[in-house]
Amino acid sequence: MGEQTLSAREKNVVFIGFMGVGKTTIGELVAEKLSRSFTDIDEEIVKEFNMTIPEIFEKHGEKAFREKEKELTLGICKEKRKIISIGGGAFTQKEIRDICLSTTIVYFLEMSWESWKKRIDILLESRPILQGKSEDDIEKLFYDRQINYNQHHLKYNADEQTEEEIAEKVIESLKIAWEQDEEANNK
Ligand SMILES: Nc1ncnc2c1ncn2[C@@H]1O[C@H](COP(=O)(O)OP(=O)(O)O)[C@@H](O)[C@H]1O
Ligand SMILES: O=C(O)C1=C[C@@H](OP(=O)(O)O)[C@@H](O)[C@H](O)C1
Ligand SMILES: [Mg+2]
Repeated sequence: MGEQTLSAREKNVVFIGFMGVGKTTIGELVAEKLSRSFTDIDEEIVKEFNMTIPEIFEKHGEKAFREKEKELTLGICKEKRKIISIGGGAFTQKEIRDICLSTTIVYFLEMSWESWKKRIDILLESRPILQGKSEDDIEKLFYDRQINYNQHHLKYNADEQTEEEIAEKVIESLKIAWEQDEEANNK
């Protein structure tokens, strides 16, 4: 028997985007509103190592973090109907991009650099990737990473809105995509 083809509604939804745009917050809120189960891959990595992300980077190195990120993301892509948030660096890994783009709905939470940079201060302590970098370095990383995020199925610009507003808009667009898929398949 061949691979089962899932309807858009049955597929997992995976949130991607730069560090701090709100993937974890919005993913959790969207899952709650849709009564779906939520997984944040970073939280799973933290549980597996039993240490914080800065500690993992310091004690085991970024490579070990990326390996675990890949293993857990590839594993969860076998499930369905889940809401998943992955870390902002996950889409730099080709295997993660490929599996997410081919089996899930990849949802890009976009943000302008101008809006994003207001968040630097609250992110620095918990995001080792930002540590020791100048604002110019971070701006370069921000724009370099957009190339990977441009591979997605749906996107929403999260500039200057409350978490609640963003989650509602995201759900609206997901429902439209699910309905379009159902109409196309009932033809
Ligand atoms: N719409 C929003 N408005 C204000 N602060 C937000 C919003 N969304 C997220 N945040 C805050 O920004 C920080 C990063 O959010 P988080 O969900 O961890 O992002 P990510 O998972 O993309 O790194 C958190 O402190 C969170 O509370
Ligand atoms: O962009 C990155 O390389 C990272 C993003 C973080 O996740 P968030 O995007 O949820 O902050 C976390 O995975 C780790 O600190 C590395
Ligand atoms: Mg997160």
